[in-house]
Amino acid sequence: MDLFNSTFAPNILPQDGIVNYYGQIMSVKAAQEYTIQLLNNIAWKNDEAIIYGKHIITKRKVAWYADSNFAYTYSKITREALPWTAELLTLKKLTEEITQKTFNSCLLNLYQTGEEGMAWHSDDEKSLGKDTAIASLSFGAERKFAFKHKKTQEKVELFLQNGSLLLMHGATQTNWLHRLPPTKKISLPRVNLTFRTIVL
Ligand SMILES: O=C(O)CCC(=O)C(=O)O
Ligand SMILES: [Fe+2]
Repeated sequence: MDLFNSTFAPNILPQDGIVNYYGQIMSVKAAQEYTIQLLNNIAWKNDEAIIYGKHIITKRKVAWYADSNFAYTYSKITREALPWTAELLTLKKLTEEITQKTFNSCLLNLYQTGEEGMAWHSDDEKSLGKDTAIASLSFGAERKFAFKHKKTQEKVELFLQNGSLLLMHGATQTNWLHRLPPTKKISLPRVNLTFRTIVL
């Protein structure tokens, strides 16, 4: 086991997966600057999906950036990756240094208010490989994040702070679902970056 991880970011799951929460990995000032840059400079688009044969357009906005011109298919929609921006590359490097993992792509989510969230799911698409590591950086409004064990229904919840880092790896995607619950209490936006490794 990685000593840095186990010392500074203990596993928050009781079994069947590894989720390390590193907390805030930069100053609040730096996190606020990144939030503004990301809100302004990312090519945000409403997400699309085909669910039960119906074409759905989500309120939440998304963007996808990667090393090369990957095409990534999920919810039956194919998305073409954009080339890295300077700030995304800086954040990728920082994330890789702290987690000691490497990533080749980033799926970004913009939740404009607390009423936008993400439903229970696991990131287990074939293009991600089995039990791959996913690193999640959070900016802006602090939101609750929840895990639910697929068999026991056991729940683990935490708050993702502005400028914080969370790493999901091990058997997490096989055994646990996660979601970002909507809330009426928050009106400010949250930007989330999930660094992933796409295997072709
Ligand atoms: O917004 C988040 O913190 C999580 C997003 C997520 O689970 C995903 O993009 O797969
Ligand atoms: Fe996810």
